[in-house]
Amino acid sequence: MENKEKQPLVQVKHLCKYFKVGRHAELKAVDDVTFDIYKGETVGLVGESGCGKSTTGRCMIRLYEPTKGEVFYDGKDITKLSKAEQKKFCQKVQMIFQNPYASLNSRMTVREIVGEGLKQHGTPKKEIEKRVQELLETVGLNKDHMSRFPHEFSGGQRQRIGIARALSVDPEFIICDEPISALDVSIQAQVINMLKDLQEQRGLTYLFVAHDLSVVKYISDRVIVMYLGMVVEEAETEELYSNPQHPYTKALLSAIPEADPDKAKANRRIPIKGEIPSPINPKACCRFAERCEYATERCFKEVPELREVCPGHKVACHLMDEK
Ligand SMILES: Nc1ncnc2c1ncn2[C@@H]1O[C@H](COP(=O)(O)OP(=O)(O)OP(=O)(O)O)[C@@H](O)[C@H]1O
Repeated sequence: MENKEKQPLVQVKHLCKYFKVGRHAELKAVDDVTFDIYKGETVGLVGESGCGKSTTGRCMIRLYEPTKGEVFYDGKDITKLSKAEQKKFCQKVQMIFQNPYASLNSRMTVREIVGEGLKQHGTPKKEIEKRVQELLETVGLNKDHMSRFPHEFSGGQRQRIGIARALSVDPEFIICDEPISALDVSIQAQVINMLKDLQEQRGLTYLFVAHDLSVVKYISDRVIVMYLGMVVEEAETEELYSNPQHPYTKALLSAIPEADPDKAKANRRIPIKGEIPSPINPKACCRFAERCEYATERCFKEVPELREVCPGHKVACHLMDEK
């Protein structure tokens, strides 16, 4: 069945998260972001550092309250859940964090870290012990190391502990917030492949937040590109990488290192001029305009709407009107 005929598992609608800075200024970390995620898929959320990826993820799990807009999970507004529904939501939706050093409590043993969620959900002690052992085996860790503390593990192993903790409550949807960017390159592929396998075995749905476009290409079914708090492009992975439309996406993709020297020669790297501007009190225009080599007068006056240019492929760029 095509995605369009199904009900999305997650719906993010006109989501805004503004942080007050000083007396009169607002930092628009996320500004009118809308997208859907369907059951069983992996959606990649990409963009340069500071474009609002993590803030979007945090709003989706209620670590941040949105300034405006809504997030629906399984058709329900996550800010309007009953106590029982809230408990279920906390179980069904989990997050894996970027920094496996900061995200694990250094005073807790692996047994306590991985078993915490199970304890909160009323699982008997004996059962917790067995489940923690199974979970450690699932993520490729030695079950005899349950009494050890996080500092006794390497970065990759700690991220595996974080993944075991997320899996412990049998989630449906996991927000993976840059899960491999703090790890050695040699370990990154192992963790990514493990996430892929777990998805297949457990029918998981992922939002995969990252700035590494090669990794996102490898793991995602669809990709959403953000720039300075807004979505500039969204498409199925193959379509996005082979037929990017937004000048920002084109520039980002042109910067991916190419292993094949012939292809590398043929691919022109598109430079992005200037620095990423401040998200504080941004002007009501295309946020990319001042760095875009194709910008016209209109781009400096009007916010482009995110519109479908062909089935499943959305772009927020005034240049699309001229095509
Ligand atoms: N709690 C906060 N208070 C004030 N500003 C914040 C807060 N959290 C994030 N920001 C700002 O919001 C913007 C978006 O940050 P966010 O972490 O969501 O971006 P990101 O794309 O995930 O970047 P990174 O890849 O570096 O984590 C940045 O300008 C950041 O400084």
